[in-house]
Amino acid sequence: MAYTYTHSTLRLNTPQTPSPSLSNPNSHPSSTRFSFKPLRFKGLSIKSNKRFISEAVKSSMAVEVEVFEKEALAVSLAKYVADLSNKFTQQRGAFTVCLSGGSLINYLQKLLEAPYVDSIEWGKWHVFWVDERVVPKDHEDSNYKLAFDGFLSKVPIPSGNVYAINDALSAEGAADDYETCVKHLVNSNVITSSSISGFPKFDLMLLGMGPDGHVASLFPGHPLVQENKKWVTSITDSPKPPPERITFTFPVINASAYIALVVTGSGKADAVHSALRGSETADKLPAALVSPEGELKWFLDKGAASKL
Ligand SMILES: O=C(O)[C@H](O)[C@@H](O)[C@H](O)[C@H](O)COP(=O)(O)O
Repeated sequence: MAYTYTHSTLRLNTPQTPSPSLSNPNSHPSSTRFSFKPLRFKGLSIKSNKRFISEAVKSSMAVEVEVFEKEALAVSLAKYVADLSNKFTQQRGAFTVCLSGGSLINYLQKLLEAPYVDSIEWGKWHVFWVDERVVPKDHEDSNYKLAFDGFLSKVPIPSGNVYAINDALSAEGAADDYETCVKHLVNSNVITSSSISGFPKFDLMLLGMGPDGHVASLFPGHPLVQENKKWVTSITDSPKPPPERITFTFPVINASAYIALVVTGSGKADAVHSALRGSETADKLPAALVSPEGELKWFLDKGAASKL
């Protein structure tokens, strides 16, 4: 397989071309890592470049962008998820993970293989959905069905730790019900709380992004993007079908300890560019509003990164 990318860790306050002179021999051989500080971000962490550690210390949010060759994205994502699973299961005996719909589930397939399938403490996972379509759980549009068929049915996560929506309810009812479920789990310390905002703090959110820059079911220009009180809300006019969905709100998304944004394909290159390099003053895409208390990492393929 031929690839032309070199390993680079760059500080990119203004658009630059990755420089081979900053090559980092410790990087993954099939990826290019950009750790940078677009102006709108509060800070950055560049783990592999000590010159910028002082900024990382001052920073409250770390952003990393890594561009992968095809197969390497899934390999790296599996290691990233497995490492966080180890960290949280050891620290507090539980790992709270939020899944998205769309192509994300396909990129988790390496977790079903050695060494991860046998080494991960699946019994300590608690699985949620960042957003869900309000359809029966056996419907082709269901994010639960997508995740169950492609991932959850293949690992020994206790069924009681998989928190699907109540598909017998309306969108509004399902959102309220899901919020109540999350509240119980916060009260029983399965989910932690943000000491900063008081919103539930999930260990890991795995997000996709649409070509329009939406994340979860938070779409550009939709009033739900501004929701700042509810934990879970409903939408009945989603521009992406099906129209009825529930979704975590931005305060919940941004309370997370870790967020991975997994985005592939050249059809998303404009939105990736806008989210990572867009102007401070223009209306931001939902993807540009992902700004967790903890660390954010973008996993991109070369198509999605082609306009950076
Ligand atoms: O239920 C949904 O529709 C998703 O949760 C949605 O937010 C998805 O993650 C993005 O649209 C990206 O989807 P793709 O990766 O398939 O483009």
